[in-house]
Amino acid sequence: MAAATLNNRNLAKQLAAQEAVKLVKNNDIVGLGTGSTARFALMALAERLKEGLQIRGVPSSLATEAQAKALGIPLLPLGEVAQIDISIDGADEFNEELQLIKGGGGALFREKIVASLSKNRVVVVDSSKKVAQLGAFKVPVELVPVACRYVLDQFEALGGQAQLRYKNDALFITDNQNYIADVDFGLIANPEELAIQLNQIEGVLAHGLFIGLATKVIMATGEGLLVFEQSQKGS
Ligand SMILES: O=C(CO)[C@H](O)[C@H](O)COP(=O)(O)O
Repeated sequence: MAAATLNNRNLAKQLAAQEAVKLVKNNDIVGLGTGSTARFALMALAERLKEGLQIRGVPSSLATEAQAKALGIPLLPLGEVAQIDISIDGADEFNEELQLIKGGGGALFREKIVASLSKNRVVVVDSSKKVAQLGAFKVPVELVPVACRYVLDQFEALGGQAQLRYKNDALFITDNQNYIADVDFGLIANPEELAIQLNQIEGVLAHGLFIGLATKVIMATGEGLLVFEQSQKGS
């Protein structure tokens, strides 16, 4: 994509992604995130491959797999990888504890596996994603269809208002053949506690609260880059 055609927000996403890709080293196994910001990282990685960098990527969705293949990025299947050196992914919200909400693109389960396998988990965002408290963005939850009614009732019991996600007038189906519910819990006072509660619901495959799954957030603003790291307020 030519820089001249990018709006400010996309430029910020691209800047953050390019900065993250500088952290990739030769022979790394790289977790490839999903979404528009992660896609800029794929493009920056493809540029580095042309310069001689050797890596293998692990895609976090079928969409990312297709994009990476089109860019000539060598891939390993997620299910066969024991460890990932560095992953680069976007987020829908993050706070200063580097807790995230992810899953706007519906790839949260595989993104969580990629992040869990990764030694370095780098999140790339524009400044619209930074919040004081998580929860303005509804929490995406991937659920197994046969458990749908039960799971939606459990969200309600936890104080959440859930809506099943639709795309083009049909229920959104994930890469794993499941549904996504977008659950409004209001501003979330205790994300760790809610994450545990959601994990305990039978029929939930994964939820979009990513706790302890980011080591660094690279955020591009109009003024430049801000880097947030674990136990650090920003630099
Ligand atoms: O979690 C995700 C997909 O499931 C994305 O990382 C998240 O939605 C951010 O997307 P974008 O970079 O397009 O704003």
